[in-house]
Amino acid sequence: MLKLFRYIKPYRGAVLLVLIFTFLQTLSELFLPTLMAGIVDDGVSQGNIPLIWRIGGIMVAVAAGGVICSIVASYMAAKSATGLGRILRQKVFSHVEKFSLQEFDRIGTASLITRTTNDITQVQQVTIMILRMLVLAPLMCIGGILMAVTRDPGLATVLLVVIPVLALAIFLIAYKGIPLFKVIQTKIDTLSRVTREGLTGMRVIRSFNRTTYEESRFQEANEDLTQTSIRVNQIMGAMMPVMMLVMNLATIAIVWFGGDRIQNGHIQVGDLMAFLQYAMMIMFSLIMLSVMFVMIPRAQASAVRINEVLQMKPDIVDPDQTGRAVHGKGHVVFDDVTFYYPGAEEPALTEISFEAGPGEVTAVIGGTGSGKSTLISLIPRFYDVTSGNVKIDGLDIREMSQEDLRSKIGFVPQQALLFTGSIADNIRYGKEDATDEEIRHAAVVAQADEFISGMEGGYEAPISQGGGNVSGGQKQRLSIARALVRRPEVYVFDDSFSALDFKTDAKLGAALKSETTASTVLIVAQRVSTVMDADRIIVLEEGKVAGIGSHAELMESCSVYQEIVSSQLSEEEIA
Ligand SMILES: Nc1ncnc2c1ncn2[C@@H]1O[C@H](COP(=O)(O)OP(=O)(O)OP(=O)(O)O)[C@@H](O)[C@H]1O
Repeated sequence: MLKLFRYIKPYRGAVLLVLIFTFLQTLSELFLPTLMAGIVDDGVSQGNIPLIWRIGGIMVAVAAGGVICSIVASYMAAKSATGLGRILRQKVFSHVEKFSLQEFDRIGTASLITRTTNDITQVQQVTIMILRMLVLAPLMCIGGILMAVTRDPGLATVLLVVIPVLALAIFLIAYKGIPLFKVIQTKIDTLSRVTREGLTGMRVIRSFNRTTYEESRFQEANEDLTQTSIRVNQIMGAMMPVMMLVMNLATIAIVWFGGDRIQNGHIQVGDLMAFLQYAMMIMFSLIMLSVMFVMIPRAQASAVRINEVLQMKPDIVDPDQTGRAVHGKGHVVFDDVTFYYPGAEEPALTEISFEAGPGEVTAVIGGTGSGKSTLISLIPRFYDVTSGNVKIDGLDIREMSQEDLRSKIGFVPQQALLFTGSIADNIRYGKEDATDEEIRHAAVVAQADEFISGMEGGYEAPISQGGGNVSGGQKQRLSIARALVRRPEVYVFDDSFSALDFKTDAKLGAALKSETTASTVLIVAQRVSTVMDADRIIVLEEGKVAGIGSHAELMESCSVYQEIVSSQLSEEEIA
């Protein structure tokens, strides 16, 4: 957790004020019982009314001072801790944004969400407590012991028994409870993963009548978390009654022995009252310390999870020195590229070499799982090649900054993703400063203008979460428009026409042609009709190139391509 505390730096001043004001508050609290002893012994028992008024006045002033110090310290502690929470959330989020897809796979999205929210809240709450109790508890404990001993060293022997008993009780409870806190955090991860899948997969769940199954899965995760939380709370719940029992027994012992000592003339009534209060302070400070000892490991479990994310080095980083493109504008070259997914024994791509130049359309076709998506995901550096290299304009893409590289590319993913906002916002995502005219033009080319104009509000029509209020084909077209508005040097379409009917597919193909004359276009497709006119078709089979050439060339020379063509033609004929 200490590692996380370095992020509190901007709140140094506030932290210092917390320490100073807590120190003053503790002094005032330690002073009050002594003043009260003075009132009882010198004022009440002697009948000295003016003295009672004078000391009473001082007590009010000291107590008021203590209250003010406490308020200021609490405010400053809350301010610093919530500030720390804000900084941590920001740091974790922006660090995670730099992750490659590999790191996302490694930790899991649900866990990343819990770590950014719940875990940071744990650290934030404990920080408030630490700031407040760090000075208060030890000072009150040591100060209380000193003051009690000065009141009556003889009576202080009671404390020699009470303090170890209290410490032992705290230790036993913490020993049982602390390991369970770690378990709770992982169970929250599971619950948020199940919740996420249950909510995002609602359509599939309903269509397969799996609502009851999902409910029971959720109930199981929920119950599991609840049971562990109950167990922790049972253990922690035992803490207070045990402490109170020890404290009450200690009070009885102090009054018992104190009464004797008053009768023997060792101390006065006021001394006993003050002693009792100091004993209470000592025991309360021990309770505070015990709460801290319980809460810190809990936050520590969260801090470890946060640090794990912050210290994770993204696999894909920018080079120290970026190189300069040698020639061309969007000339893509794959040079003997082999790629293994992390941990995979077989390569997803083997020795792939081809070139795709500006003004050309290069299509990639192949059966499912043949490596088409993997191939094009290497271009924006979603993953780095295992061997060989990918070059754009003569420069290895690992020598470019990721921002430069991606600014050259208009990527349309296999699964179209829209954000909440208007239709125009979603298209503008491709180019922040796009004018309304540019947005409309992109939509026209993407064959989206017609349905957008038919929607209430047109380009300002809202898109609901995940694009739930538009069809799959409409989503694809909006996602294509988003890439088009960018006017990139390289277009990458990952099976982005699959949800379009043949007529729209053909119209879009023709419109795209005139739009992309100066760009390099890479298209992954399942349909032969989409790729037939491409300048170059790459046929993939099990991650290897089975053939490269035009439709006519491949029909002559590539048996895999011939199979794909004949299977589709017969399918269409059957249909
Ligand atoms: N994130 C990943 N981690 C590990 N292996 C993966 C990952 N993504 C894909 N693969 C594997 O790599 C191979 C190629 O997958 P890829 O998605 O590139 O195929 P594809 O040709 O695009 O298939 P489709 O047409 O069904 O989309 C498959 O065997 C797949 O199991």
